[in-house]
Amino acid sequence: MDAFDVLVIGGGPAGYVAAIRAAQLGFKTACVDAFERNGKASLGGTCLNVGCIPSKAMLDSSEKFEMITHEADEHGIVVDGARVDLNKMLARKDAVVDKLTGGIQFLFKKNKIKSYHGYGRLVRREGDAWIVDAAGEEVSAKNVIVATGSNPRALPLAPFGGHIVENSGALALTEVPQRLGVIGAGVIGVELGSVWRRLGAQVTVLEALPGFLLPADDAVSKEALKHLKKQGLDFHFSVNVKDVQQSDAGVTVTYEENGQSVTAQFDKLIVSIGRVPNTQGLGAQDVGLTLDERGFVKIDDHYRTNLPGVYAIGDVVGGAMLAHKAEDEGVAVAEIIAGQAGHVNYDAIPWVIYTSPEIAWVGLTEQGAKAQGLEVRTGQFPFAANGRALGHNDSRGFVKVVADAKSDKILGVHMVGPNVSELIAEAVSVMEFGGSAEDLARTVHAHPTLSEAVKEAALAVDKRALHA
Ligand SMILES: NC(=O)c1ccc[n+]([C@@H]2O[C@H](COP(=O)([O-])OP(=O)(O)OC[C@H]3O[C@@H](n4cnc5c(N)ncnc54)[C@H](O)[C@@H]3O)[C@@H](O)[C@H]2O)c1
Repeated sequence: MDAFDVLVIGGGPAGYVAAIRAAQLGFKTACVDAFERNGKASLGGTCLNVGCIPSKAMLDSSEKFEMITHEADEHGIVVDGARVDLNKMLARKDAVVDKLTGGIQFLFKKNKIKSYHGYGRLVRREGDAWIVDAAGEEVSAKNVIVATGSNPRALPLAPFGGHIVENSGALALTEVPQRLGVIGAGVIGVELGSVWRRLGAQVTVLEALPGFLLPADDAVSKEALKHLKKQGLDFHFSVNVKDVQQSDAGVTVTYEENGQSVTAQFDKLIVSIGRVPNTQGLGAQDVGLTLDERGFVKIDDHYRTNLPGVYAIGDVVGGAMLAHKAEDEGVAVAEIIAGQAGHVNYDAIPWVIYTSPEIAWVGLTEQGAKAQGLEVRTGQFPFAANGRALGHNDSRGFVKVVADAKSDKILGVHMVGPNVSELIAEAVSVMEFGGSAEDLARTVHAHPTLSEAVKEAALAVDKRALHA
């Protein structure tokens, strides 16, 4: 029987990173992963195969099309007859995925990590090790890291299949639907809704809650919603979906809105109402692994489950379902197993939504800070006053800094605008070091860059923005 120091179950961002870090720390490491793409093993989990990476590839392609058809003219570029070759666009997306998933295979080889393709199931404890069924083969491991991720949550009224799709189906539609319905105005709903809207679909988004992107700062969600609506996304809030019927032609959704019953016809329907933890095939019940009432693996603040030598990280333990949070937990847990002080700073985890304009934030919103009884000062700077944004022909949105009124420590930074997915990294670093708005304001930022808006928003906390 093969014996390992560390066996990771799940090869997504949590699991593959944990395996690499464990191997770097000198552990004999293996990873068992069941994901299949086109009938073949494919490491990287949801993120690389059917999530973050392919969706960004499609967001980029569709945004280029939008730029060529709607904006090129303003730059003085004349383009006639631009059209979408969807097969080619999808093939490029698939090639990006192939490259990255293959890259993990290469990293596993380089780090001498043994890879098993299939389910990993905890079988029994023998001495100081676990016996795990790794894709049908029993192996032993002193430490097991459960990193089995999450699955899309289905709406009981509208099970996935046919014209009703989740993230992976929505990234592989073979033609642009004329009418696309989206249930859930969360991250997936607005990102994938944006892709198909840009490619020509009429997109209707049905959301149960009364407002848009409630976890974001109010100013950001308001600004983002304004732009998304302007692009033609048709949002309906406080909606109660009552019935979903599928036929060969498409999907009929009946919902209640403002006390009225409305029936809408769609060619395709994306259901993006959150994700549920995936503990399928893990043998959790047989070995007595404790799950919480929502099915997440229960852990302490060192990622330890109730079973000795069994740890859990990533989407399967709950919290923010973000690949970068999962990756950092992967590093931390491997270091903890090695007796080091592995740690994740949950107060400085960035959120990014890849719409146009992009949305990004880190830390507390102004409303959240006030609800905690904190006294805050805020500074906001519009991209409309940023030279580089004007040069880009995209000056939508702003940067907003929330700082503690007494200490000036940055509590949160909130952005909507061009390239804010990249700009947020600076704010995360400053917060990681416990920096103040003054620190950010006194940092020299290259001119002309979008990043100057971050500096100006920090200056605005003290009412000394220079260019607004
Ligand atoms: N850019 C990114 O970081 C990124 C991209 C994609 C997905 N993700 C993550 O994947 C996870 C899943 O994404 P998601 O968009 O499915 O979930 P989400 O939690 O972001 O949004 C789900 C939305 O569906 C709504 N909803 C729930 N039930 C509903 C119902 N019956 N009718 C109408 N609306 C309903 C919720 O109120 C919520 O607004 C999230 O945790 C997200 O953070 C992140």
